[in-house]
Amino acid sequence: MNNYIELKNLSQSFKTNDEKITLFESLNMTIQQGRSYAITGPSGAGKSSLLMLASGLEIPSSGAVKYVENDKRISLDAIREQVGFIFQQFHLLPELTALNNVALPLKLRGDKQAMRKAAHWLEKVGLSHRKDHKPSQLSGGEQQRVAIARALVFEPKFIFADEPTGNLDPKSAQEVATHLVNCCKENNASLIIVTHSLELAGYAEHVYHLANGTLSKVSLEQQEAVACY
Ligand SMILES: Nc1ncnc2c1ncn2[C@@H]1O[C@H](COP(=O)(O)OP(=O)(O)OP(=O)(O)O)[C@@H](O)[C@H]1O
Repeated sequence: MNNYIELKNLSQSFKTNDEKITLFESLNMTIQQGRSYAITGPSGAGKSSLLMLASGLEIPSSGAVKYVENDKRISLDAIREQVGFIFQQFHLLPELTALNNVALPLKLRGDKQAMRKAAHWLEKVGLSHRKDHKPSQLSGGEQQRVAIARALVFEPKFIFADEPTGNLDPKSAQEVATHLVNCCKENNASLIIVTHSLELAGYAEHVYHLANGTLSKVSLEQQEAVACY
């Protein structure tokens, strides 16, 4: 099994009324299923934009995003089934319980096992005892753990997480990071995290820094010295 996303010679720029903003040019990166990646870098460097391109939610100005399954190239439509997202804002539906929030993506696909699978994933993120609670009755960290369960419930091959701990206190951030990394690993899903937090980035096997249009690989030692803000 060899599944990966390859970003090849990727460039992204935007034209506004009076200027052209170039985020990066000729950027290359390969995301292997089952591996974890963090992308750090200063605000405005283009980290979220890179995530949008890799996940197929946006189209690059030039270059290619290749999705490969068992060494064969697959379409953007096919990869959409294999991708899950986690955002800084948890985006849970306020009127639904934790269990129904997690079950919803499966119910929408007509999965008869939706409730059983949702309960299983809530257990994985340590929230079985909160399954009947609505988001307003949960802490920020608990809400994000529900969002992790919801992203993983249909067992995607790639999870994209944009500042998943950005709204959380240090203790909740640590719990969320641990659940996120462990759940992805157990499920052999790739995890791609965009973050300003060097601590969160430290959970990933591969750390990259995006600044001034250039994406560079960062060693663990170098991470200490990288200024993210
Ligand atoms: N559709 C668009 N049109 C014009 N400019 C855009 C568009 N999308 C993003 N940008 C600009 O690209 C730049 C990079 O945005 P992006 O959100 O990718 O940065 P980031 O590194 O994730 O920043 P942060 O860490 O603050 O979230 C910003 O200046 C943003 O305004």
